[in-house]
Amino acid sequence: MLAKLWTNFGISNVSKSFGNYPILDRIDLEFNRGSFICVLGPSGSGKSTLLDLIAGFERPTSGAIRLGLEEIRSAGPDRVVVFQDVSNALFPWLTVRENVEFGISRLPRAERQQRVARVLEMVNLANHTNKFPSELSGGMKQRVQIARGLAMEPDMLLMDEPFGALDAITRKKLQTDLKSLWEETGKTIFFVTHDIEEALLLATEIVVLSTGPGARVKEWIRRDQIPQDPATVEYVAMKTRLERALDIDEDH
Ligand SMILES: Nc1ncnc2c1ncn2[C@@H]1O[C@H](COP(=O)(O)OP(=O)(O)OP(=O)(O)O)[C@@H](O)[C@H]1O
Repeated sequence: MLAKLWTNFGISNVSKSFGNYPILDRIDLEFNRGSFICVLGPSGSGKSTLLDLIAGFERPTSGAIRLGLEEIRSAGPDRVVVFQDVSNALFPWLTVRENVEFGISRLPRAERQQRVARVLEMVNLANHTNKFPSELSGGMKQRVQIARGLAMEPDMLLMDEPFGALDAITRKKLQTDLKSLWEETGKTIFFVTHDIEEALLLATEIVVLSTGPGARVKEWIRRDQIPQDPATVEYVAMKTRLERALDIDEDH
């Protein structure tokens, strides 16, 4: 199958309600292929709902999400989702290798094995292929989930607070590794997080949703506005701006 050729990922005037209850209100964003998009927002603002719309698990009430000219109407292997809760995402009775192979079982054996070896190498799990999930740390389990997604060779990785349940040191390591992986593969990544520093470390685009119901885009920080060095005034100023956008400064 030919990889779909698209260069732009557009969320055009998208609103979503559940019944009469508005969740998202006219979200309008456009990104280049290969962007690392981090979405911040208060709890309940609709970050996961937006991710579900991109995944094709839900349909917008109005507006459209497009990859190039093609509208997303359902889930597809070109977009894989990585969840925070790994315990439900992995099969406990399958080894690391078998878990990763699961999504590509229809491929010929040789190609399957090649892909599995490649992605396990990418996530630094090449030495743990025969272990079961119960023998792995939380961080390693999350690496398996990422490898399983990558094995499907998607255009886009949709990650819903993937490191939210990990301890601080493991989280840092996985952030750095994900950044390298993104640089290496050029995948488009849509990443939901609560963590401003995580967004500043990873993102080429940062979107902040406002408090719902009917959340809108409160901030959209573009690639060239995101400071890279935490030791600079610009970085601290951007952090403060994002904290204000999330209103978390008012709690302290
Ligand atoms: N299938 C559904 N049916 C009805 N309401 C829903 C459904 N899915 C989500 N909601 C509601 O939509 C709102 C937004 O939820 P969502 O999980 O998208 O927010 P979030 O920003 O990801 O929150 P958090 O940061 O707490 O994970 C919530 O009020 C939630 O209860």
